[in-house]
Amino acid sequence: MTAQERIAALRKKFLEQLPERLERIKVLSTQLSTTAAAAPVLDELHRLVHNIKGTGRSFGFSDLGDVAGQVEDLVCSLLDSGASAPTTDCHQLFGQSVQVLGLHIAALCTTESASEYTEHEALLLPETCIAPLSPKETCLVYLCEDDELLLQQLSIQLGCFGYEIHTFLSTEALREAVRERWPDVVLMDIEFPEGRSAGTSIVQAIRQEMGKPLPAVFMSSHDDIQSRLNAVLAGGEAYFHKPVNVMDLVRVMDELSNRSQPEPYRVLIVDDEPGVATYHAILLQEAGMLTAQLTDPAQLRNALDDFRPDIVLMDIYMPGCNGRDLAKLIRQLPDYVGLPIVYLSSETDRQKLFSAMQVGVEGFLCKPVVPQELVAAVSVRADRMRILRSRMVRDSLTGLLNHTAITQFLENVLANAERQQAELCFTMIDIDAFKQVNDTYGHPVGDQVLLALSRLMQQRLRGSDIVGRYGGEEFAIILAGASPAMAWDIIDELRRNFELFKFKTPQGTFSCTFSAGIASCTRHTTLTALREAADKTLYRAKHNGRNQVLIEEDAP
Ligand SMILES: Nc1nc2c(ncn2[C@@H]2O[C@H](COP(=O)(O)OP(=O)(O)OP(=O)(O)O)[C@@H](O)[C@H]2O)c(=O)[nH]1
Repeated sequence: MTAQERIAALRKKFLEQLPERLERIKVLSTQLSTTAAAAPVLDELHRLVHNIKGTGRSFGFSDLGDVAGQVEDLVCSLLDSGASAPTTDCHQLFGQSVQVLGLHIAALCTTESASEYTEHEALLLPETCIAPLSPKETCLVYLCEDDELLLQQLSIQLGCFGYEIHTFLSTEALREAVRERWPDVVLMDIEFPEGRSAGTSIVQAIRQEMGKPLPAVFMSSHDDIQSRLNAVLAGGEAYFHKPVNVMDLVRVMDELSNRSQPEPYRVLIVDDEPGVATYHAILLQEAGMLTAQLTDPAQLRNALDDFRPDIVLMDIYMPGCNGRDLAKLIRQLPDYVGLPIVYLSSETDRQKLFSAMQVGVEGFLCKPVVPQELVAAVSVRADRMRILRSRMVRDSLTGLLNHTAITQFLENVLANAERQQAELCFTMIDIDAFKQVNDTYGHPVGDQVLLALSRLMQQRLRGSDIVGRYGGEEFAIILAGASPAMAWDIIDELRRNFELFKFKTPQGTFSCTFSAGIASCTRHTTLTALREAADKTLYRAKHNGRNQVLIEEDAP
């Protein structure tokens, strides 16, 4: 089924359910005149008409939304006045408005049942929002920097990440090269001998000369607002204050050159109206995102833990609790204090919105939301969440999981493996004689070796394998579902690849090796025991002469 057909089916279902909802509204409005405790009746009425308003508008029935909105206003005024039982006048007025709603629904069900979904294209995303771009194989980077040492160092480090790097010591040389061949990204220093802002000026000049924007990333030793503003005015996509963190550069350059294929954003939609939740889910899925829907707030904690969303879209009015309470609950869970929450509701009362936002909610989208706006609002927040999360769990030099994160992962996968009686191997890797590399070639060259091994591991290991930087020159790999023999094959191939790497430095060319120890969960069921076993096996591999991979049971 296409997205258009799925949305048409949801729309049809909503129409079919309207008479039933109307009946319930009528029953409740009769109860209003007889009951002494009007509050629970009014609460349910409010939810019913509020949902018809919001869902109706979301599915393109704006008149129905308006009529339901008028009934909602009446319910709200009764709720706000705290009336235990409405007066006869109030009740009459309310009855009339329900009647108008009934007439509207009857007319809509007759006229709309014959109409086709093609009339409702506004409910869909435009084509341009849908097609995900395919990642590029190579990426041509022009690196322009007048500090020759830094130029060389960055060039080697970025080279480890598979970029085709061309280096330029002057802005004029860069200009010439751009005329010859257009790059995917320009990585640009700002201050050159000809001026404090020569870098931004040249990018602007190239843009004007060539008539198209040059994807530029600036780096500078200046961190003042004027320098940053100049970079923005020159069309800079990012600005890094020196010393530059290579992993941050790589992340931005991968995005700019469309080389990275990021994991789809994960969006949790909490809404008691399954139809409208599914409609929003379809729009987000069409834009390449993963969605989970939750209609029962009681399942919220499980949904957060299992689905691990990057953002939560939340309705405000739900049975049993409201969005404000749920948002507050999320904020009180230490793991989710930073999780973006956005209300998606048809509430327009500013006072109520303000109160709902006060619990630490990032934003508000009004139903009916324009499809592109929904996608844009979700993407921008989910992206920021990803960056923040990545800073917390990733090592800043290599971009691999840090010690805390890999330990956490190991704990989870170990528990999973035990539950499912599955195999799992934990491997510790340590670069051989690394101190000597640092002592001979300097710390920056040592960093390049760490980067190269990290990159190799990311490229060669399976998506299901988890890699982390355990400490200085120590790495950890979790191979879920692998027997010790399978793990050995994988790690030993990595070892053979790594020793082929040639590191070129002004002091000469050298290569490096590593040693590894593998331990299996079939012998050790606790985190500590597994780690210790891998560590001891690694120590034996070192003791045995280095540049080798040992499985625990092989160890002499
Ligand atoms: N360049 C660089 N060096 C680091 C980093 N973290 C730790 N190191 C260095 O890694 C070296 C580790 O040395 P040792 O533990 O003595 O071991 P080794 O020289 O690798 O010898 P074996 O492990 O016995 O083969 C030390 O010199 C640390 O300074 C880092 O982030 N960058």
